Amino acid sequence: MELIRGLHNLRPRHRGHVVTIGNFDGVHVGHQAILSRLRESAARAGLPSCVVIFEPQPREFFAGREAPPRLSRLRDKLALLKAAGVDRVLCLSFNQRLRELTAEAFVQRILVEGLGVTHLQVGDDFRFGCDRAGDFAFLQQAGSTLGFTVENTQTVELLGDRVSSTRIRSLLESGDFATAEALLDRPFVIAGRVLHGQKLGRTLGVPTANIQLKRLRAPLHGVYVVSVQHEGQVLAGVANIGERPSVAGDGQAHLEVHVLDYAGDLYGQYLPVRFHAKLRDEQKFAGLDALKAAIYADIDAARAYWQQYPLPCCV
Ligand SMILES: Cc1cc2nc3c(=O)[nH]c(=O)nc-3n(C[C@H](O)[C@H](O)[C@H](O)COP(=O)(O)O)c2cc1C
Ligand SMILES: Nc1ncnc2c1ncn2[C@@H]1O[C@H](COP(=O)(O)OP(=O)(O)O)[C@@H](O)[C@H]1O
Repeated sequence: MELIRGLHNLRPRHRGHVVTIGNFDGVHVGHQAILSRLRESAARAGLPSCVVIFEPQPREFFAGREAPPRLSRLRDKLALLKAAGVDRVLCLSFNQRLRELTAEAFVQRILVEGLGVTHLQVGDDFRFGCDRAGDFAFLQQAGSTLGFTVENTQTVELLGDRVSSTRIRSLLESGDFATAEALLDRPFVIAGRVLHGQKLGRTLGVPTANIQLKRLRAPLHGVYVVSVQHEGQVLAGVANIGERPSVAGDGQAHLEVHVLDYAGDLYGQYLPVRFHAKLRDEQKFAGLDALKAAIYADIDAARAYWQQYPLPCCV
């Protein structure tokens, strides 16, 4: 899969595409339905498929830190699009210039002149262009004048409701990982490198691997039963994701995992963490003794969980 960053990196060889546009946050089963139609249309046309995404996502541009947290970082999203058989991704920076582009100019400059679109696959509620003025009817009209076809992908419903990134976010928030997994068609995993922390964990008797979140604002907060994958093995664990109000922190959210019955060195490892159940919200404890007692109780609760359920075969 080829990643093209910005319109200015489009070359004449990039003309002629079957295209879809969107945020594709999480690449859930609804997105996968669009991508599968895209793949079919591309094969029929004998042209490469192209997904146009925005970075930051438009809601992040408008609302900044008030925007909902992402289900997938850019690198995860790209890996998932690649796995879905997408040939090219055009990643446009969503800035003031792009936001002011009218729907007509968007179609003309990006889709027609930039990508040489022959077919456009869109989701059922897709709207774009300045003030979201471009809808399906507009696109069909534009397509008939400018020479491309437009197809609407039907809403994908699962367990009685429409699949959406918002619904998955709220399932994760409420700790319903089984339903979130069904909507994502994969487990919800946060992966990152293990960094050095404040070295407090081991003095509490609970060493924790601190996973680097970088700019990711996780859609989770609290204490969870987790599993991690390390050197080809799946290990049971318990994790906290939050600002650690009981110890002087840096105000940033951290993901910290205590791996049960493990005593090795994890520094520098890239650790995928899969979430299984929520145990409680993060709390501010009066002192380290109270924090320690709560963490020991969490470890007991995680052990009880893993006695009831088998460890997954992979994370
Ligand atoms: C299972 C678990 C639960 C935790 N719960 C809380 C909590 O409720 N409140 C809090 O301030 N910190 C909580 N923490 C974070 C600890 O404060 C943190 O792991 C400890 O300070 C060690 O930090 P270090 O790895 O940087 O040394 C929890 C950690 C774990 C592993
Ligand atoms: N059971 C375990 N779970 C998680 N990390 C462990 C475990 N046993 C040893 N470690 C190692 O100890 C480190 C964490 O120790 P800790 O005192 O919490 O220091 P830090 O503040 O640097 O995270 C981990 O990064 C890992 O290399």
